[in-house]
Amino acid sequence: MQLTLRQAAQARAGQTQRPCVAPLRGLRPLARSASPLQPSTSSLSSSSPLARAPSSASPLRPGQPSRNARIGSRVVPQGIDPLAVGLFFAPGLAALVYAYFRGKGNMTDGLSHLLTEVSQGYFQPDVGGKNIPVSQGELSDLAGDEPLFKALYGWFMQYGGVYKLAFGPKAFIVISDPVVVRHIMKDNAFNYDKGVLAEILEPIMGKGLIPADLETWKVRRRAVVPAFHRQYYDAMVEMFGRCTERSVAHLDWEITAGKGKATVDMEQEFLSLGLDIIGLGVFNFDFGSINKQSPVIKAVYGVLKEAEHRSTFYLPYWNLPLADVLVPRQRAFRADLAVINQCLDDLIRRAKDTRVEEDPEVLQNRDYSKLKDPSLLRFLVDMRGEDVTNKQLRDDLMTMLIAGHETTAAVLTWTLFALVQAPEAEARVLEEIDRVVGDRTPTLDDLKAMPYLRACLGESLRLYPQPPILIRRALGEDVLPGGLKGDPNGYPIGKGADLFISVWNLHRSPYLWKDPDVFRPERFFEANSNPDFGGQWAGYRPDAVTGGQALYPNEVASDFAFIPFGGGPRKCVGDQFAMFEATVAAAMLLRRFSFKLAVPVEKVGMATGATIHTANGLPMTVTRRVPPGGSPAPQQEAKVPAAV
Ligand code: HEM
Repeated sequence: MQLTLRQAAQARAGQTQRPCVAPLRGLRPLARSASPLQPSTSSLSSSSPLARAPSSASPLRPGQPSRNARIGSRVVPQGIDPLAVGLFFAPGLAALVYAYFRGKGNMTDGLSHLLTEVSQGYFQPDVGGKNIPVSQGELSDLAGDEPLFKALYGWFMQYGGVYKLAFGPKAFIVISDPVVVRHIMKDNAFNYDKGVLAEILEPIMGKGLIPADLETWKVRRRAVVPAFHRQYYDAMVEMFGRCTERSVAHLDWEITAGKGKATVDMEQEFLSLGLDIIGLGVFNFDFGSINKQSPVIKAVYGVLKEAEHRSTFYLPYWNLPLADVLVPRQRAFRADLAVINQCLDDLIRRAKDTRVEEDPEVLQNRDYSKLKDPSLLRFLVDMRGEDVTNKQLRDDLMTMLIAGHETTAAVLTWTLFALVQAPEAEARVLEEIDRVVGDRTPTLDDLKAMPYLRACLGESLRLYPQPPILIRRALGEDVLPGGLKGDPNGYPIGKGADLFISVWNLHRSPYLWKDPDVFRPERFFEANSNPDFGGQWAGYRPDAVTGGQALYPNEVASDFAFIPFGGGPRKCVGDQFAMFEATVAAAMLLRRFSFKLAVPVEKVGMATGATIHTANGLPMTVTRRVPPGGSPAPQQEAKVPAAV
């Protein structure tokens, strides 16, 4: 957690390339939760400050002084104190002494407190937020079974919708209030960039849309958005159906081999399906991962794993000289990246060799049913006036490959997980699928006719947002609104302030949702509001979904209480792609197969990286389904088709 002196000096000098210290520490892989569907604050580890908080501590009392609130208002001394320098050379001893005097007897937390209290202000630029309630994290909380996003929920209940979380010398402002989120994502969106996330992702995604600087982002966003148009979606929905047929054939094959039933890790199945779909949709490359392994697939998983590792590691050791030569996992990462880059470069070269330059409107009106290559890459290369470099195209493709793969697979994983535990919802959704689609491959019109299935997918994203935390860094001064029961004058923050937007907290907030931990898709058909916001939050309005342009519940209908795809100018460009994909796959698989959890619910667990995935896979017992009054859906050929 500690900064080196050089990093500290840089930070004090206000350099933007500040060190990436433990920002995503809580997005740890392999942290497990015992109650995946309905986690509650009571599941916080006993070492958590919340667990020790007096039971009378009521939610949303932002004025309530925290045991560390005084840090925020302390006069900050300038310059590097020799004492602090000395402590860097004897942190263990100092931590022990400190822990002893605080009666904590825990060296890690002692070190954390020590660094917080000694170095806060020495090594941090002044990022304001002095009147924000402060909660101090314990390193031991993060090392325990609890992922950080769940711990953030506990502190939200204690400190309110805007609070500061101090870990060691670093502080993050945690936002769980829709009024404040709307301000950051929409009203003053360009005052924020992706901060530490961009630093982590830049070596992988280069100047792709997620980590890109503002200038590059503006140009690329303008180019990429028109590529997602009506004809493209029609072609994609067909392709989703063809790819899902492979999964159907694969499950059929497993069931036949298992003489009528099979145990299948459905999370892995969805990951393979998601990879095949994103490869075809973005650059017309068939990974064929449901049926085979290949060096490119191996490399993609390797790079995804490294992205996750980097987002959860304290120190950016990979930036050290020779780290990519000396550290085996960094060597492997370089090799994986080279394999993917080679594959993408070949695809880009081929697309450029066959370029037919056209205006975007002409490209959008091509007959997609006759196109051999309907991919985004084709569109981006053919667009008139877009003489984009190969490197930029590669960054765009890599970004969409990573952003669109695990996320969509996770939606399917958690939807299935939730549905098999909610018999009424499952029966209702099956009735809808049988009635609307039957054994056909769904079309875009079918998706429009299945509101309950769409609500189930939305509900899964509410309970398991991907990712559970969004990251921002202030590019200039701002005043955050106080939000529900916060400071009516707002919270002034300075350049460099790091923010966590807790999507998990928003989506499970008892101030925004009834029975927030319960899987209840019907909620998206009911209006909802909270007068305590004094009119600042417009509530959830179902007519803005069904009567408006949107098919799925979103940030507009919920006034930023439901933000599975973000909102404002940085909103996900692939939201419709992902939701159509998930709807097609869910309809086809639920229609043909019956699923039952093959392990006790608590064995599934939760692990987080960039997304929330299961800790141990999603083993399901799969059998062929007999629809009411019908015979089993026609069995697919056991031989899996090689190409779509
Ligand atoms: C269920 C699946 C998905 C989820 C939950 C999801 C979620 C998100 C979220 C929350 C953001 C905003 C991040 C922020 O504000 O910091 C985002 C951005 C983005 N997503 Fe997605 N996404 C999904 C699928 C996809 C797909 C399929 C693609 C591409 C085909 C994609 C491409 C992108 C890109 C390029 C951005 C950056 C947009 C920008 O900054 O301009 N995503 N996504």
